[in-house]
Amino acid sequence: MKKDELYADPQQVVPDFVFDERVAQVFPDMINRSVPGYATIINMIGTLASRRVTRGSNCYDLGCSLGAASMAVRSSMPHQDYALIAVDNSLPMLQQAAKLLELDQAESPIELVCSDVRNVTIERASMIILNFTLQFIPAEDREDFLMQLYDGMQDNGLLVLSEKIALSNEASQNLFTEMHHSFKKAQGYSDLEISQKRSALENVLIPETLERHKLRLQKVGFTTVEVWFQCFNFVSLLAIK
Ligand SMILES: C[S@@+](CC[C@H](N)C(=O)[O-])C[C@H]1O[C@@H](n2cnc3c(N)ncnc32)[C@H](O)[C@@H]1O
Ligand SMILES: O=C(O)C(=O)C[C@]1(C(=O)O)C=C[C@H](O)C=C1
Repeated sequence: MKKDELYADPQQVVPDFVFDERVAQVFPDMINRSVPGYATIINMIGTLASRRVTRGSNCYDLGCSLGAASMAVRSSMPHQDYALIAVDNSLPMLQQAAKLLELDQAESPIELVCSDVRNVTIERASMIILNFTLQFIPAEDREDFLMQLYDGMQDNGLLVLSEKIALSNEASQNLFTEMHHSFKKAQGYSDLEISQKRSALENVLIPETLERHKLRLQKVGFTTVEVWFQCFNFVSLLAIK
């Protein structure tokens, strides 16, 4: 796995973050060292899938990146009577995903689709995974997008929504930002890398409060909305139709 050193050059001008070829090459290292609890979330997505992906249904991994969540689903399923559709609008990320899937050599296929998730037709979905993806969708599009997902889900269908969140309380926001940066430093990132990555993400990753996420999921129609994981300003929710 290549090491993420994309923000180590003090001379570089820091453009807005893009999931391009350079990011695709280092993404597993980048996300594991940037999101506290990422590996736990991925493993539990597999566990949830094994209980919730029903026979004859579809499971969608939206904003799949290199397909970590999809591979966790595939390796956890007790049956193969389902379809797994992994969608991302970054071709470099999907090209890396294809290489990893080839190495994975599991039996059941994963359909890789290069598309904006907002343009994907969702049908017969027993499970949808939005693992740190919604935060990159323009905030004004999020409710309609979630409604589109809800409409394509089976009754009792499960949405897993993982997000970096904002805190409405300024002191809490500052505390969690400080703790997140301490986590990244402990993972080997320098102060410069942390600062430059933060600048790169500023206009691209738009976090919202946990309250906003919960209210919007309930407004869209999900009856059960619960936080199942949180570490500082990184959370994962379960929402059931
Ligand atoms: C932080 S990564 C997601 C991590 C991934 N879900 C995982 O579990 O490893 C965000 C991903 O969403 C993709 N993305 C962002 N906006 C998108 C959109 N509108 N349509 C499709 N993919 C999108 C990016 O290309 C990137 O691969
Ligand atoms: O907040 C950060 O520093 C992050 O890198 C977070 C985050 C994310 O939440 O999606 C941003 C982009 C990717 O590099 C992976 C992680």
